[in-house]
Amino acid sequence: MADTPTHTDTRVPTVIADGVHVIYKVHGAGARRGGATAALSRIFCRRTAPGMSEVHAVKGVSFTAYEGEAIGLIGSNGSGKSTLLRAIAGLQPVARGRIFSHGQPSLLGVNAALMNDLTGERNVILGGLAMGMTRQQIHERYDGIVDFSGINDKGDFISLPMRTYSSGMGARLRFSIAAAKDHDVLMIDEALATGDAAFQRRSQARIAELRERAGTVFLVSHSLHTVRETCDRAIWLDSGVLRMDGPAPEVCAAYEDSGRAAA
Ligand SMILES: Nc1ncnc2c1ncn2[C@@H]1O[C@H](COP(=O)(O)OP(=O)(O)OP(=O)(O)O)[C@@H](O)[C@H]1O
Repeated sequence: MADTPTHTDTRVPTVIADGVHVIYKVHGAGARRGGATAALSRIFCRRTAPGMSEVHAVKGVSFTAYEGEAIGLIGSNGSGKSTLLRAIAGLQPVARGRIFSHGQPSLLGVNAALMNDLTGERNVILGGLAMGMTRQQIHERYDGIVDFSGINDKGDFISLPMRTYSSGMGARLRFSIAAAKDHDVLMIDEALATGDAAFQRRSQARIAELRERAGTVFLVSHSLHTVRETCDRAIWLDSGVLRMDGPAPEVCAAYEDSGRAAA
């Protein structure tokens, strides 16, 4: 008798990672390059050049993310969280495996490319344009972005160059610019940890809104509290390997029990 499917998964996938490996090649200082024969032999034997080392940052990670999910990426320093996000965003080539994504995933890193010498105001316009918003849309959402960031709560900071901001203020402005647009896949790297309690509440509400509009949110955070509050699912990376993937409370608890989580 033919198998009859008893359960149909109606969820829509937004990101599929299939056995993803990311390897950084690091050129050591003072490396000798050797002759052409040595270089050819390295290419054919797939050996790395002398003075060059490799960091295998992500090792065979597979998962499927669905519409409406908020997924926390947790793991100790150097476990590959940011690298995985960069690979999903297409900013980091994968050595092996494949990544499929719905639309263009937007990565909101703490180091997102805003210009430190420009005022917050100019950066709102720059960041908005970089995300594909029109000038008209930016103009309409400008006040909302500034209010959301809370940058002007203690004076007219939005008219000052971003280099005068604290790192928390910069991160808040970056998040506010990114959050002004609806994303199919929004990836946030540690940005929320820098805000105060009121900002974190606003951010969590905005993430919930994005999820309701069928977006998928990835959140890298060392704060298990933030992951539990914001995410329904968590992925734990350990030395580049996917150690656990499941409901956020269970994965966070297992990570804590392992003794690897920061106190
Ligand atoms: N540009 C790079 N060149 C070489 N190695 C890198 C580079 N960026 C990261 N790595 C290495 O890749 C590994 C994973 O780093 P990654 O930044 O992805 O980890 P992480 O989990 O995000 O860490 P953290 O929690 O400290 O931000 C680490 O061993 C790191 O040293």
